[in-house]
Amino acid sequence: MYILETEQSFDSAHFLSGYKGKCSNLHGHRWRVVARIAMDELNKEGQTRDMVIDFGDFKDALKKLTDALDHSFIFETGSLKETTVIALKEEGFLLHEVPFRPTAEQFSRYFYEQLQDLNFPVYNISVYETPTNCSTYQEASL
Ligand SMILES: Nc1nc2c(c(=O)[nH]1)N=C([C@H](O)[C@H](O)COP(=O)(O)OP(=O)(O)OP(=O)(O)O)CN2
Ligand SMILES: [Zn+2]
Repeated sequence: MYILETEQSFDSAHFLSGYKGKCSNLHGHRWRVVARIAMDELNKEGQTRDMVIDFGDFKDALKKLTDALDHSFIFETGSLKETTVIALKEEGFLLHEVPFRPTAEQFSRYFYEQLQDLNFPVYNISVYETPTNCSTYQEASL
């Protein structure tokens, strides 16, 4: 099996709703996303002969996904008062509402599903919330 890996980073603010501790406060991370795709066979002809996929295409797809979140405030649906959301929007802040608690675990699944929807043969996704704390989401067994 061939496994290709590419990575991107993005900066964003978040907080963990219902968390007892400092992560319930608004704070930021430089999230590092490492994406891996896997194939048993290489392409046999054309531009991508002897490749799983062109690294350029793989990198560009992940970058589009991370760029969409970059320098935004990511918050879980229902975790802020509607008036707060309106006020932040009026201030011109870039908000990104997600239907999940914005943990490293949920982001690793989020990027997995987004790349899968783009028809990449995703193997697993690792999301580093800090340089030493990481979640990896994978569906196929090792
Ligand atoms: N399993 C998870 N645990 C925690 C997550 C998570 O996504 N998955 N997230 C958080 C908070 O977002 C928090 O920002 C994490 O930072 P922290 O634990 O403080 O990590 P640091 O390396 O910054 O720790 P310091 O002690 O401040 O150096 C919490 N848990
Ligand atoms: Zn955090």
